[in-house]
Amino acid sequence: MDGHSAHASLAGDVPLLEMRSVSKRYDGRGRALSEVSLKVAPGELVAVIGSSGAGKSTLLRCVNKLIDCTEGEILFEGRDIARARGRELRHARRRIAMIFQHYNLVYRATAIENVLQGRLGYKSAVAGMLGRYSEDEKRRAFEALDRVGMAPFAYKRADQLSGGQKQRVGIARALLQEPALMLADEPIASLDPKSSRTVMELLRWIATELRVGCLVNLHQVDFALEFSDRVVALKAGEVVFDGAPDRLTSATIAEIYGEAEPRGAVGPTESAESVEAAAAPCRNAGSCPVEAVLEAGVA
Ligand SMILES: Nc1ncnc2c1ncn2[C@@H]1O[C@H](COP(=O)(O)OP(=O)(O)OP(=O)(O)O)[C@@H](O)[C@H]1O
Repeated sequence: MDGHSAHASLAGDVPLLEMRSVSKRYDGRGRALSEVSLKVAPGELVAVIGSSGAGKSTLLRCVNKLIDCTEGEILFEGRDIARARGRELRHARRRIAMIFQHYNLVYRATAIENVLQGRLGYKSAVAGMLGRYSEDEKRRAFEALDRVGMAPFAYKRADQLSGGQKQRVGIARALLQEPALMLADEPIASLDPKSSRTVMELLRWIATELRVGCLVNLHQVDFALEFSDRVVALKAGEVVFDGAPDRLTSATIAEIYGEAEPRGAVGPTESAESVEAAAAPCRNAGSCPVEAVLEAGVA
């Protein structure tokens, strides 16, 4: 099924995620997000576009609770998680998976060890740190790798994989979390066109076949048009477009990006050094599965 027909069939579904007038103000600054409202249904792939600084990452970080929004409600499966803490927060974190531009893998670990980390939110902190996984979890990790075409690389160290392969490991790890919602922050910005297409096809499959809602930040407008059910455009923190991809005219795109040119299918592919440098702080961030478990304590 192509994305556009999927959109039509989703019209009556209860939203999996609903943001109501969400604003975010970083300390002493103007609003990075300004009264953003949007919905994501189960099985729907929503692309978020907008020029650099428009607020795309801030939006995802508010949903996965890396940061707290300043105002508004974020309803996930019908419950407001904007100010959730404790058990409620742990539950939401299990059900919301994230993939990152810089993959956020543990590079000295093998592909399958990275995938198994998707189970950490379901374990006690001790079991997680000791790497205790059941045979069933290992089988499922291998199946997830197989699904993304990475089974032959299961026992290869993550730092020996290409960017596209690393991202597929990141997707397999997210799948092992059994998410209801998948967030992807610029998942193809560092990849070549072929790998970008593979990753977008996997996200499309996850939405359509697994009925997972996907909220995907993209710089590449043409991929957003091709793969999404709906496009949400941000400009200076505000939603300036929310609709089907075929309603996005070139005049609207010009307005969204102002002077800035949107990227085509191919974003600049970064050097290995710059990718590694950018990934380093990310590996220590609260979004990492290990950190999430340490914070969550015994599940
Ligand atoms: N930690 C922070 N502290 C203060 N301001 C921030 C912080 N993170 C982001 N901002 C500001 O919030 C605004 C939105 O940034 P954000 O990173 O969400 O945009 P973006 O659309 O994801 O950009 P890009 O495409 O370049 O990643 C920008 O003005 C940015 O400078």
